[in-house]
Amino acid sequence: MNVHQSLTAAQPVETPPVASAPTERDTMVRFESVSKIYPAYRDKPSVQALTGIDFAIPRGSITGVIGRSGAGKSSLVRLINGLEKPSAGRVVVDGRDISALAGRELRLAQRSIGMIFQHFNLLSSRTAADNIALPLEIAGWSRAEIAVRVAELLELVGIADKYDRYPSELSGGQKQRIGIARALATRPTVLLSDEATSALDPQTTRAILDLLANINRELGVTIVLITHEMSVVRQLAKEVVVIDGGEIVERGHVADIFTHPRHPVTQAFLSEVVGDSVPVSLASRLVAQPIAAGRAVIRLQVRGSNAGDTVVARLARELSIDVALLSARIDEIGGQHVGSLTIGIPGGEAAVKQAVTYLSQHNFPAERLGYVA
Ligand SMILES: Nc1ncnc2c1ncn2[C@@H]1O[C@H](COP(=O)(O)OP(=O)(O)OP(=O)(O)O)[C@@H](O)[C@H]1O
Repeated sequence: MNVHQSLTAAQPVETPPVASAPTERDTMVRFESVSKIYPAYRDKPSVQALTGIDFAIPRGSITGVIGRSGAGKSSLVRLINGLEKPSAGRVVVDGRDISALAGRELRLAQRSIGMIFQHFNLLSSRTAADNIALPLEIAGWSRAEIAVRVAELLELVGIADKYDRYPSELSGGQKQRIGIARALATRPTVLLSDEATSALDPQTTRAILDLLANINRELGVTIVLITHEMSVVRQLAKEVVVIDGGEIVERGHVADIFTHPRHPVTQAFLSEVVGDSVPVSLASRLVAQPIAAGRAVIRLQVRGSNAGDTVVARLARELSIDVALLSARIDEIGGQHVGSLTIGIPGGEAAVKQAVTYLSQHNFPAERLGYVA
C-alpha cells in the first residue's frame, strides 16, 4: 500500500501559479518580524534567542532550517507550534496567527501541527500502537476509530508487524517510525522535525528521510526540518534557511545557497560535505614560497554551472602546461555539482599567474594554496 492509499491528505496541495508572487494560499508558515527573548531568571541573564525573523515557508514544501548549536533553531520551531510565544512579531500558520491563540483554540490548532524529536519521546509503558493512539485519545476519538487509524498509520510507516512491541524492544529507526506515525495521527498540515535523525546511523537516517519525502509527496504535508547536519538538508530539503546567532543569514533554494554560499556559516556547512579537498599528506608538504623545480598548488571551485567543463584539459593544451591532478571532491546538492579540484602547476611565477588568470576567465575561481616540491 502506498502512502496515498493509506491516508487521505489533510489539505489539498496547491501548485503555486507559475511566475507570480507567492500568495497567502501558497504560504503555510509566515514569520513576521519575530523576536524571541527568554527573560532573566534567578541569576541567569535574559537571552535574545531570535531577532527580526521574517520569512515564509511555502505550502507543501520541505524546508530545512540549519544552524549551529545555540543558533535558535529549536526556539524557531517551538514558535511554529505555539509552545513559545514571540516577544515581538507574529507567527502565522495556515492563515492563523498562532502566537495570538491560547487554551482550547491553541490546542485545536496544534492538532494540525505534528512534531518529531531527536529522542523520539515515546512512552515506555505503552506499545507502539498505544503510543500512536495517544493524540487520538486526547482528541476524543472513539476506540473503533482509533483502531482503524492506528492500523493505517502503522502500515504507512512500515512497521505494521510491531504494533504490540514496547519502545525498549525496538531499534532507533523503528522508534522514529512510531514517532512519525504519532505525529501524523490527527492529519496535520505541517510536520516539524527537530533533529529527528541526529541519533540515528547514516543508513537508518536515509530510510527515515526517504519516508519523510514520501509523506510530503503523497500527502502534501509541509515539512520543516530543523538540523545541524548538512547531509539532512542536502538529501531532503528544497528550500533552506541558515540561521546564526538568532538571525537568518541566508535563505533560498538549496542548490543556489550551497553552490554560492556567502555567509561563513553556510560555507562551513558546505565544507562538511565537500571538505577542503586537500589530503593531509599534501597539506603537510605545502610551503608559502616557490620551490625551484616545484609546483604551485591551485584549488578550483566547482559550482554547478561549471561542473563537467574540460577546463583542466584545455589549460594543459592551450598553455602547454603539464598539469598534475592532486585531489578532487565533487558532490551533488539539489541537482547541482559542488566541490573543488586541486591541481599542481609547474614553472615560474609568470606561468602560474597566467594559469590562474586563464582559470578565472573560464568561470573557475582559483586560489593558490602554496607550493610543493
Ligand atoms: N527556555 C529557555 N530559557 C532560556 N534560554 C533559552 C531557552 N531555550 C533556549 N534558550 C537559549 O536560546 C538560545 C537559542 O537556543 P535554541 O535551543 O533555540 O538553539 P538551537 O539552535 O536549537 O540549539 P541546539 O541545536 O543546541 O538545540 C540559546 O542561547 C539557548 O541557551
